[in-house]
Amino acid sequence: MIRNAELFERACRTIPGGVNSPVRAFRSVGGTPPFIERAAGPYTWDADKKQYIDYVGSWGPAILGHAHPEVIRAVQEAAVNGLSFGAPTEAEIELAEMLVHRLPSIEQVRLVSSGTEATMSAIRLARGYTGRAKIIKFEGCYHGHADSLLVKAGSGLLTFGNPTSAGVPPEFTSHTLVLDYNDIAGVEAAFKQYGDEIACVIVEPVAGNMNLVQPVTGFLQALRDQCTRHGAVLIFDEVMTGFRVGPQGVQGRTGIVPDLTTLAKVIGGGMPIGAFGGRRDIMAHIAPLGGVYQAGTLSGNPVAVAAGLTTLRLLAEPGFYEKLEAQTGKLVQGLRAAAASAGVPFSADHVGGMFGLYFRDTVPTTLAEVSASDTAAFNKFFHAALVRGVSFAPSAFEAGFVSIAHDDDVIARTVAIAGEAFAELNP
Ligand SMILES: NCC(=O)CCC(=O)O
Repeated sequence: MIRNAELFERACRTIPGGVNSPVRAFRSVGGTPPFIERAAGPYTWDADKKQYIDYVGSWGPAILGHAHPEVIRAVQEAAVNGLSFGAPTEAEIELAEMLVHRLPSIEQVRLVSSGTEATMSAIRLARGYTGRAKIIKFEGCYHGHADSLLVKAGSGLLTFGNPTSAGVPPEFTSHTLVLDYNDIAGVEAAFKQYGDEIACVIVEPVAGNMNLVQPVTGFLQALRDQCTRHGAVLIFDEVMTGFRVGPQGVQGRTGIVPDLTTLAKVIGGGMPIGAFGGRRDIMAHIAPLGGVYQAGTLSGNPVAVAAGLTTLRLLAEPGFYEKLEAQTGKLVQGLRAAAASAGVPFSADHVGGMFGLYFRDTVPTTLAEVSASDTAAFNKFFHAALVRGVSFAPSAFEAGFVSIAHDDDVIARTVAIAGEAFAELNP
């Protein structure tokens, strides 16, 4: 860890906290984050040449494994033709067509450069379309770092104990109603009180920013029903779950159709991209057609689009999601068994290529249950795995990600290492 430690110290001099995104800083688990030099398949290597089996996957995009040769080639080929034009391209039409073709709820789509841009644009659009101000979000869900969404949020805000960000005037969030995830009665009560003032509900249809929390039976349907009844827009934030939990995201798994969907991560194959799309009559309100303004110098960036197109093509290969789900299932099963034989209270869950690890006896369905898990045990386990060469997300409040490159051997080695890490908890 010599070179890593030097780099971290150097980074901290010029970059706040030494990182360009807070969740990378190991703030809750302690210690020095590895500085990554390169990555390939299921592995990353740090500045001290140490290899890790990686379950962060760049926080979701690396579904094919890192540096997939075909994606790298597509990026190289696109780059020689110019990095950015600020003008339309044929490739961006292809990506839009592919998204519209693959996700039946999306009739039109606009490309942006990040998940944050996608969610903040979708909310502005929902407000412009309905002429209403209030939005509903759920505690522990994270929808990027736009002002109105930084209330009781998940991800780094939850991890570091400041779920509502400073720097956001209360007036900016006075229209944000925050409800409990999976609380159907709470949703019905909010619509009963404010029904004709609610522009939209935005939800992670499988939550991945408060660890992994699945929707209980009826929750997403209740959101759909209430939005339909009261003329509000239902936004599925599938930035994390899109093309990750299945070929059509959570909407494909559940059959529940949102009005708008936000995407990012996997659709850029590791390059910066985001997208929001949905019903044509709603999308028609965006400039230059309508009065809701939304724009971006790098939107539809040709290099990012090339990476995204190639990634999405590879995901369409027969059996891809069956294999991804099977590998993730093997990991979760193996970890459960390893914890049981070490006598550590532990549970785990997965949806497609996303998983949650919980230092408690049962899989949680609420943020309160996630928060009541043994985070000290998680931190100890995390470091015991990391020193042995397995890199999980550095927080008890984040989901993990498996790629198609995590083959049986990689999973078996992970489970063996996890067994040693669990044993450290119960010496
Ligand atoms: N759950 C965390 C993310 O998905 C985003 C990563 C970041 O904030 O850097």
